[in-house]
Amino acid sequence: MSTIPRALTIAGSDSGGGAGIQADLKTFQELNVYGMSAITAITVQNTLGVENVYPLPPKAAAEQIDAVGSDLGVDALKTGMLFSAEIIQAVADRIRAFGWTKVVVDPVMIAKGGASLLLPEAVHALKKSLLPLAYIITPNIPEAETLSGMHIGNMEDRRNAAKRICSLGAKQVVIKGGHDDSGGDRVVDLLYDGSDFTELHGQRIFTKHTHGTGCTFSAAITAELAKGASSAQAVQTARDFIQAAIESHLGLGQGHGPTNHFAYRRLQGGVL
Ligand SMILES: Nc1ncnc2c1ncn2[C@@H]1O[C@H](COP(=O)(O)OP(=O)(O)O)[C@@H](O)[C@H]1O
Ligand SMILES: Cc1ncc(COP(=O)(O)OP(=O)(O)O)c(N)n1
Repeated sequence: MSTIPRALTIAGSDSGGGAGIQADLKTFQELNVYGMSAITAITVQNTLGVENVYPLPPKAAAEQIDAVGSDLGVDALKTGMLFSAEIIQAVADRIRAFGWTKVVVDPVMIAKGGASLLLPEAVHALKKSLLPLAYIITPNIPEAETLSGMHIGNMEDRRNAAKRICSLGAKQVVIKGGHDDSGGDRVVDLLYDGSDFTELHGQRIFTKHTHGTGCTFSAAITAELAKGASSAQAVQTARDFIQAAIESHLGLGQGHGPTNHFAYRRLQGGVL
């Protein structure tokens, strides 16, 4: 009987392989976790942007979740691009039905190129149906502003927004700092566990190759939770993983290229 930790990603497909389920599965693999997927939408995407979005029927997402949940088992899961209120509702229903608790919600809204990956009218469903199921939610700053309903201009605002997001039902929140360029050569992610704040500091890398950083970060948290790590340990490993991945990006594509999912293993002395 295998004891390998199992993680599920419920997210959209990125044909370019840098974000979405492709980034999630690569991250799970690199962190020695068995990866499974339930696809919510297919995007036509490369490093230059998202050309088209084809959402799947909510029933298709629910059936994929049922297929893996009833057979292979899930130790932790993450959600990414969910696109519509109907898909969010179907996903939330299945998470509740299985009683899964290690749930990481990456509230994907808008891709870096500006394409909408969540319909504006679906924000309400995200807040009402999915947020209360989140063990950890990982918004970037614009997403945290939408969820909290407040402007975030500094770290004090970020702390207040984190408290508001937890008051909506999420147990813990990481407000990521990639979009806050006020810190010079530092990048700071803020974890709020419902009572205490922890700042995770890193070196800001000045590069355009940051496509899929949020997906990769939340997938790494999910992989570590599947292995039994605490949320603080999981978030720190995810920060180390994404830092290494951005630092040694692959230089692919003509636009915002993907990060290097192999880099963390190399850092740990693994064989490539
Ligand atoms: N230029 C950068 N240098 C180092 N780390 C970064 C950089 N940009 C983003 N990150 C890290 O990548 C992760 C995702 O951050 P962010 O860009 O805020 O989210 P998203 O990709 O969802 O917009 C965070 O851990 C953040 O600290
Ligand atoms: C299919 C799909 N899902 C999510 C995203 C957004 O990914 P993110 O990690 O926020 O990175 P950017 O796209 O903002 O670079 C996506 N693009 N596609």
